[in-house]
Amino acid sequence: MRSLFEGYRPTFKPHSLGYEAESLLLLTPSQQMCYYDGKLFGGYIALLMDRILADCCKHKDKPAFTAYLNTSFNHSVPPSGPMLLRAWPEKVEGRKVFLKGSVRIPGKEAHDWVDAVRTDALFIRPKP
Ligand SMILES: CCCCCCCCCCCC(=O)SCCNC(=O)CCNC(=O)[C@H](O)C(C)(C)COP(=O)(O)OP(=O)(O)OC[C@H]1O[C@@H](n2cnc3c(N)ncnc32)[C@H](O)[C@@H]1OP(=O)(O)O
Repeated sequence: MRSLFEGYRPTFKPHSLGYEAESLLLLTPSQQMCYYDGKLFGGYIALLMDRILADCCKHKDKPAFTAYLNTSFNHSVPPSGPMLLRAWPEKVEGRKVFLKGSVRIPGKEAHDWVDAVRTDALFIRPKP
């Protein structure tokens, strides 16, 4: 399990609804899982998103469980390039935390980043 998250070191910033999280990641060769050459396996991307969204909920708070994780793959993620994972809360209703997340990859222009993957998620905190 540890190797799946090698290099994953999220940082947290206060947000009006909790905390937002981000982690810049450069995958090791063993993490560069592809079914099609040059395109990082989407299931692995969803795993990374689930992790950063869960960490975003749990930071200085109770844990929360994934109720749904809706992931849109807009562009392929190159396995050997940098990727920026991001997660932030959108709405909190009682135990329900609605979050958004994205995976950004370098764009065509220098210093330009594009959203390759976007996630809408619901996490639910346990009953008191
Ligand atoms: C190699 C290792 C790597 C490890 C990789 C590391 C990744 C870290 C990821 C960690 C996170 C997880 O994996 S967690 C594990 C995966 N997820 C799970 O196992 C969750 C399975 N589901 C459940 O246990 C349950 O359904 C819960 C806890 C999510 C909710 O149950 P509950 O607490 O009884 O709440 P319940 O009363 O049903 O619902 C509360 C409110 O939420 C709404 N609600 C509930 N579910 C949904 C839903 N899917 N979509 C919309 N709304 C929902 C209800 O309508 C209700 O709204 P209202 O009427 O109040 O308005």
